[in-house]
Amino acid sequence: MKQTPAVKTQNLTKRFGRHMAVNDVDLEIYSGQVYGLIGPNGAGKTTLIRMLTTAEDASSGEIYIGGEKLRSDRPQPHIKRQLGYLPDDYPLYDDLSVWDYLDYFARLYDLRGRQRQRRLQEVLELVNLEHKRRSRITSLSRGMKQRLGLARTILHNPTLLLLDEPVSGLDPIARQQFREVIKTLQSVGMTILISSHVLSDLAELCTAIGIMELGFLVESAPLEELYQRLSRQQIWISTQDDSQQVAAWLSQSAKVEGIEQARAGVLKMQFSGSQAEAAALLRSLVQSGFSVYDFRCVQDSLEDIFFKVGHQQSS
Ligand SMILES: Nc1ncnc2c1ncn2[C@@H]1O[C@H](COP(=O)(O)OP(=O)(O)OP(=O)(O)O)[C@@H](O)[C@H]1O
Repeated sequence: MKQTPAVKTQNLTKRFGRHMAVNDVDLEIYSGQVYGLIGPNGAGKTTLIRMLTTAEDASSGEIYIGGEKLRSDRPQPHIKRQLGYLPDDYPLYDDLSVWDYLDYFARLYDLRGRQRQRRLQEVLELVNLEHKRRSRITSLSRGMKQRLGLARTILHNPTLLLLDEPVSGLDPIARQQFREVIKTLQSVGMTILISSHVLSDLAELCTAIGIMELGFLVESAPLEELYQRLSRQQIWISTQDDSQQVAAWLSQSAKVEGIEQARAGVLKMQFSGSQAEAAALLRSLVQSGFSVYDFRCVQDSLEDIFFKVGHQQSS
């Protein structure tokens, strides 16, 4: 039996005047997935996320959270309790301490007494900010502030997290720390939608990817499937011989689909064969007397796939 998606949209559309920000989007995200949403500036990612959180009304189409239809004519607090939303510009209160900030929101969620203390402790540990509980927010690094925003987002124990560009402006170390927290949240059973322009982060984190362009969801698939379908294999060969001669020899192979000189003595070729065929090619290259000192197979990255699929600019 097919699993009910944690999030499903049907023909979801948002118009701002005559501008179609989100256009006829059918999206499915399954429980436990980390779904990465990518697309150029203005592609419609924030608008889509805002509609899923009910912060923005749809112009037409439907949204289902855990199989239940979102309605604009009634409050549905039980659905909202399942959602945790971290917008890209969420303000923190600089003068408060980390603990007091979270305590303030925990009170708004009506967490009381020991239960509130316990939950604050738990989320601080989850986002790795336990050691900063007494620090004023103004003294935190940008990465810590983002993790604090995330702590506030998960205070009420949501099952579905919607994170809009949470790592923008963070340095590589802060991004890595953020990724670790996301992995922990996934391991405790959360379903996570995360939009980002940092595709290497998403490639490491996500189990599925959606690509938006000009309001359309032009691709949506598990990451593995996307790689299988759209990622080509390249082989980089470094040789001490005349690279033109090596290129001429290689291009006789039916599996070599294109070859170019990347730099002096280094060739880059598109290869459609299997690993065994790549090994056989290397063997006969060496047996033919060519001097090869590096032979490296690499797959197209998520960024390569993105450029292949999303080829028009929104902005
Ligand atoms: N409130 C609004 N009023 C009018 N137009 C809007 C509004 N919000 C968004 N738009 C337009 O809708 C389109 C999609 O914007 P959106 O912010 O959803 O894109 P995005 O993919 O999140 O971009 P970015 O990566 O830059 O955050 C853009 O053309 C934007 O200008």
